[in-house]
Amino acid sequence: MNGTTRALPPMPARRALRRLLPYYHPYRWQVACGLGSVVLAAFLASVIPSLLQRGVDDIRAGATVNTILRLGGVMLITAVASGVLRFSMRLLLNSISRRIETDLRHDIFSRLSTLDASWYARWRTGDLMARLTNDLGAVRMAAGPAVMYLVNTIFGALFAMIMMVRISPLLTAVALLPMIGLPILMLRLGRLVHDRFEAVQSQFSQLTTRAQENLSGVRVVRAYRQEQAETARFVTLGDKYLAANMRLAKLNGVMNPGFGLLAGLGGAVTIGVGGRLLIQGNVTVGGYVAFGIYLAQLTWPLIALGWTTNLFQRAAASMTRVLELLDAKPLSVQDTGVASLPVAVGGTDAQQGGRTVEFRHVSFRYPRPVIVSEDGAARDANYEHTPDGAPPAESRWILRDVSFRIAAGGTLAIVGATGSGKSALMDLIPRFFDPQEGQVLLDGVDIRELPIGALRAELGYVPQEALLFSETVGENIGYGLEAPDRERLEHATGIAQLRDTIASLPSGFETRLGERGINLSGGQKQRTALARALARSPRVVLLDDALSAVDTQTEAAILHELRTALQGRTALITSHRVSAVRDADHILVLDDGRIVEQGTHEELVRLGGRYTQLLQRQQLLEAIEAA
Ligand SMILES: Nc1ncnc2c1ncn2[C@@H]1O[C@H](COP(=O)(O)OP(=O)(O)OP(=O)(O)O)[C@@H](O)[C@H]1O
Repeated sequence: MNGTTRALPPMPARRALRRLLPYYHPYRWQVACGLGSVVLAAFLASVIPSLLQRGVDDIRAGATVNTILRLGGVMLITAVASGVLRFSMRLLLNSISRRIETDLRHDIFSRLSTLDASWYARWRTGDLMARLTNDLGAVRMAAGPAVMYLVNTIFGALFAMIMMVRISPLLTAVALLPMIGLPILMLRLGRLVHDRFEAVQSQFSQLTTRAQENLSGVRVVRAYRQEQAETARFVTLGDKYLAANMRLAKLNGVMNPGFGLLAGLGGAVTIGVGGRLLIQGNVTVGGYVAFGIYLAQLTWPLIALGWTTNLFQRAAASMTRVLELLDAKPLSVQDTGVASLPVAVGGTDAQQGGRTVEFRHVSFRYPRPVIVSEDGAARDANYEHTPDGAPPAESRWILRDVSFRIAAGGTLAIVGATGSGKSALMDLIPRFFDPQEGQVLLDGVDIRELPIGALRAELGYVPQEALLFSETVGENIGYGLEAPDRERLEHATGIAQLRDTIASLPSGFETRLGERGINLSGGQKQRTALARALARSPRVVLLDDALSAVDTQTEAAILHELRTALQGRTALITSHRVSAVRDADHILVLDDGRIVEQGTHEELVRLGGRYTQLLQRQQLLEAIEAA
């Protein structure tokens, strides 16, 4: 079993490989030329022994030196032509296999970009990386080299056999007798190779997952002094990977010599039976020599057949893993919307006005519980029952009957204890998830009716965890903009209070960030993420606890700037800090997914309920911090 969900029954090897055929289509002419070269080269190779046969028989019949030299010349030309053809077939077919691998990788990547958060919850990055690299490599080996060797084997063997029959049908029949065992060997061992290679790839996925998590979590590993323990875990996984590889290697060790042995048996039979035919005068000396060479020529294709079977079986196992990505569908969010939003009104100018945001009786729970087992495999509880056979329980409600409406240009704040559902509420607006009940509307249009791209173009989303790319600061802030001009970037960084930070960086906007922005502080990262959202001049801004790592003073300055900058835009802000939300037009207090209080800051303070408790707790914290 691989590192993640096995939702479907295993796909037969042939069906998996058939999915490669459309990828050959753009290169069909090169493929035809490549395979033509293979066939021609195999034909020329089969001509050489018959020339030798003629040479030997001619010499015995007393031919002149000139005749023999001419024959040698023809053999030389044939050998050179065969060599040139073999070179061009390799060049053509191997480069096509590289292209197919690239095309397949592009298709997978673009498919991955359409999948939703529920799908990603079931997969580990290391496993995905393994499929995008190692498995695609195995598919490439079948797409090019294995196809080439298979065609070479078939035609090489066919031509050799025709020539052998021409020398002696009886000797051919006897020599080929041991090869009856070939299909049995191929089928039996082929299936085993498939299964063992699947086990190898699955182990490799676990290894990469462990490496990836360790490398990205290197600080935590060090802080908890887990270097040795992690190394030990990695070594254990490495040993398992090695063991799986050894099981596969043993098969290889049996397969290639096994195929060779069948041909060798044919050789032994030839010596005996062929020698007798020669003595009886039923075969010429030249024919006997040429027959021996043809049989030797058959040996290599037969060994190659073992190897080719091996490559195809590996590729089928890998292609099945690759298809799990290529055929993946978003689990909860479908992009089928065709509606359009009305032209926005209000704000500083009509083009940049906000949108009304409305939740109507929204209830939401995460689609399905994910079971993560000890070996790190995440399984979909919907496909696998619990150990006692009972179907898995549904996940609990995260939001329950949430309704509110925020007018275009308004600011809505959402507060609540940790885990109360604030982020979940935010995640429904860009449609990272869809609610099971109720509707989310933008300017009165159900967001499920909008194309996802059009919906997200309206939004500036700043998540709780600011994720930056390992590109320059400027590229990070201008991310997703068609033409990120300097003025726009400067304006956004001004609001996010990031000017001084950028000025202090060695190359300003051109400073390259480390992986996930590792060379910035938590607060700087959050402000960069905020600037990125603002640079798009979105009509609706979603700040999901986006300033939690920024100190209270800077936060106040940012919020002050934001109020001016966001004039006319709609904003939704979640925060743990009451100071961040007190100026909002409307405040919702969430508790366990339900709205328990709402109103303006003053109204809620007068109410003296949950909001007041939060406020008092925060004031206490601030007093402690100040002390
Ligand atoms: N992918 C997920 N699958 C299942 N449950 C989840 C998932 N993400 C979050 N939850 C659960 O949903 C609940 C609400 O989480 P949410 O992140 O919305 O809370 P929050 O109010 O934003 O909390 P915080 O202030 O700590 O960020 C939590 O109980 C959490 O355990």
